[in-house]
Amino acid sequence: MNQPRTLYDKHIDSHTLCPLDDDGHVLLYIDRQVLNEYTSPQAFSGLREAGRTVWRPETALAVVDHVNPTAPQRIAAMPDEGGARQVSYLAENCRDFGIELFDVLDKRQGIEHVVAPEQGFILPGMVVAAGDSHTTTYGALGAFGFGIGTSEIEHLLASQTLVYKRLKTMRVTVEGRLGLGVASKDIIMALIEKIGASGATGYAIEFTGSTIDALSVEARMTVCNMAVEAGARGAFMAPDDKVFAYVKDKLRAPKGEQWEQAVAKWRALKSDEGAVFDREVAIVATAIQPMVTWGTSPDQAAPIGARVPDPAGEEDPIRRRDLQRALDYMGLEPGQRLDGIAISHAFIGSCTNARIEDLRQVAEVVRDRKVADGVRAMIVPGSTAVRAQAEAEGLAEIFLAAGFEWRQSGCSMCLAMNDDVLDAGDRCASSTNRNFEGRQGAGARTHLMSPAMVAAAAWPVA
Ligand SMILES: CC(C)[C@@](O)(CC(=O)O)C(=O)O
Ligand code: SF4
Repeated sequence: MNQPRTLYDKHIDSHTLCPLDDDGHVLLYIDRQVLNEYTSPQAFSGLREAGRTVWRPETALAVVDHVNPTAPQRIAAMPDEGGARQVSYLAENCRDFGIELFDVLDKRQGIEHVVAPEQGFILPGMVVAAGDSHTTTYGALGAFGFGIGTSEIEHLLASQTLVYKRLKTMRVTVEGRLGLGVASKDIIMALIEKIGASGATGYAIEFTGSTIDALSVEARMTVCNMAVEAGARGAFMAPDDKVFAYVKDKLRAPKGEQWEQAVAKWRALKSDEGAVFDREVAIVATAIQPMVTWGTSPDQAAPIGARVPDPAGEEDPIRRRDLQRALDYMGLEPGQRLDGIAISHAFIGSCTNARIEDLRQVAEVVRDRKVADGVRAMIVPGSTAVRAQAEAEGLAEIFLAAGFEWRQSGCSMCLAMNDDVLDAGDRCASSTNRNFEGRQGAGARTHLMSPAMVAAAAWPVA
């Protein structure tokens, strides 16, 4: 009688080509890979130096997203010499190795983790690797996605495989209905706050429960995207009819009889009854409130109605020192109300929260309202397709009327790697996933929150 297996086990078992040693390393087959201009150059240089080709170029998709400008008038020129070189080298590599590229002027361009699902490039049951830690996003489709380093990208391009060691498994069960104004972003932020930024290090997380089942596929992507901010190197949600409906009409989804066969297989993609996880975490949905970060790590977060914590209350001297350092960087005082902190910038974007559903929620908040004087508010759609859809739905007009900048697609102000950079002392309400020191610019302060909360933060403090 076979042991009951988790969904993670099933993915790894079905993609293991052979064991490699007695320490649990296996040769793992990878179905798809996504490449970007920032983390791929060294991998391609390595292939060129070794005189190797790409084993299966049709399983790779390249996109420009990190360094490109997002000004309203789309331009091909990069903001600096380094970015221009990265983009031209990506184009040269895709041409020479036969890889499809969505360059900055392509109407399919966007942030890789928004574009790949949009294209049907990621399907349930797949194992996906990319030179980006937020590849965990694809767990929302019942795929297994994880980030890899440059040398692994080269190995993957040359062989379609990776040397892989199985992770531990964590099941996070979320039950109940989310409260009014509570978004999927708040679920993952509450989990990260609960278990800590390294609480899931060495684990793959499977999300289950009625709350997860009730989420849309895009909302699920937000949860899986940020699993890495708790240290996880994999996130899963069993694919269901919502996922099948999401995938069905995508360009690269199976069609006709192949579709029926695929769905029949995908329905089996769930953990077996009785499967044992290395760790179980339970979260009650009704206890989750809209969250904001106050510190410089995604786990330094609290409900919007809370106050800035006091490091003096922390007994551990190291943690106390870290708390104080975070408050000093953020320019906050213990006891300050989080909902009373004035911001200078409001940024809605990133692979975490800039899909069409996110923009619809923002439009509901900003309709017939005006951004506060002194606040610079920007909306950067997750992809050029999302931008087109938002315009077709009249959302862009609502954003512009409210005083938001309506930009082209890219990673933009998620990180200071293009010309959307904040200055020291700027304070940004941000729908992104990382609030590290300097993330959005040297000395800039980032408060992570859901898109709707960013939209609400852009109004005058009452
Ligand atoms: C730094 C950038 C390339 C990155 O996309 C890298 C990553 O997520 O691995 C990020 O958001 O930190
Ligand atoms: S949007 Fe931000 S987190 Fe996502 S890939 Fe780009 S830089 Fe990384």
